[in-house]
Amino acid sequence: MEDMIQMDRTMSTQQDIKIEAKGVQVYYADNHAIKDVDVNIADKTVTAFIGPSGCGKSTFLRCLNRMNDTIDICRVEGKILLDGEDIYDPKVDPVQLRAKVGMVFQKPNPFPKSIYDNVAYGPKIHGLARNKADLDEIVEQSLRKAALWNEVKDRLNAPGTGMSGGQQQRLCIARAIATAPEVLLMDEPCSALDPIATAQVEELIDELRQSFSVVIVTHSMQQAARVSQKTAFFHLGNLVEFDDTDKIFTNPQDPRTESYISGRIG
Ligand SMILES: Nc1ncnc2c1ncn2[C@@H]1O[C@H](COP(=O)(O)OP(=O)(O)OP(=O)(O)O)[C@@H](O)[C@H]1O
Repeated sequence: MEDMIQMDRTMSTQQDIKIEAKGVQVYYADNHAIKDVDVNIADKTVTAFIGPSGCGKSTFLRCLNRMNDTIDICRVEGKILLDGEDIYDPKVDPVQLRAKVGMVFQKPNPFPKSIYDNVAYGPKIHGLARNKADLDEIVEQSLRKAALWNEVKDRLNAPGTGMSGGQQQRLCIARAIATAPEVLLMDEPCSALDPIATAQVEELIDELRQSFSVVIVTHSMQQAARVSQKTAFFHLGNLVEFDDTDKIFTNPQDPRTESYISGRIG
C-alpha cells in the first residue's frame, strides 16, 4: 500500500513537471554565467527567479526558449527538456519553440502596427487560424485573457505603440498568449510600470497560471512573494536554493538566501 502511494506521488510529480533543466552551464566567451544548474519547473505554477544583479536570472530564463542563441558569444551546455523533449536537439526549430515557450520582456515592445496586428502576427505566421473569423476569435480571446479587451475593443486598428505603458505590456502579454504557448517567460515584466499597472499585470499572472506554466524574473522580493508558488534564488551563477515561495521567504535553508531576503546582500 505504502509502495502504491509512493508510486502515485512519483507519477503525479513527474506529470507536473513542464521543464526539466539538468547540469546547465552558460558561458559568455570566458565568463561562466550559469554554473551547473538543475531545476524542475512545474506546470500551472508561477516560478520566480530572484537574486542580486548579475547573478544570472535573465541568462537562465533565456535558456528556456533558446533566446541565448541570438547572442554570438553565448554558449549553453547541459540539458533542458520540455515535456521530456530536449529543446536544444538540432531537430528543434527555435521559432516553433518560442511559440510554445513565449516571452515578455522588461520594456513593453509592441510592434509598430495596429493593436489587432500585434496580436494576430504570431497566429498568422504559425498558421493557427484557418480564416479571418478564426483569427478575429484568437485576437479577441488573447486580449480578453490579457485583461485588455474592454479597453481596446473599439480601437483595434489604432497603433499599439499609442497606449499607456501598462496597456502596452498587457498587449505584449496578449501577443505572447496568441500562439497558444505552454510556458510564458517574463523578464521583469513590471519594472517599467507604475503601481496600478503592476497590480493589473500581477493579477493577470495569477490568472495565466490556470493555463500555463509561468516563469518570472523579478528584482522585487515582494512581487515574488505575491505572485509565485515556487522561488529559485540565484547567486553568482549558482542556483542556491529552490523551494516553495513561502518557505524561501520564511525559512530559507541557505545562509546566502537568508542574507538576500533580509537585505544583507544584493
Ligand atoms: N549579452 C551578454 N553578453 C555578455 N555577457 C552577458 C550578456 N548578458 C549577461 N551577461 C553577463 O552574464 C552574467 C549574468 O547576467 P544576467 O543579466 O543574466 O544577470 P541578472 O541576474 O538577470 O541581472 P540583472 O538583475 O541585473 O538583470 C553577468 O556577468 C553579465 O555581465
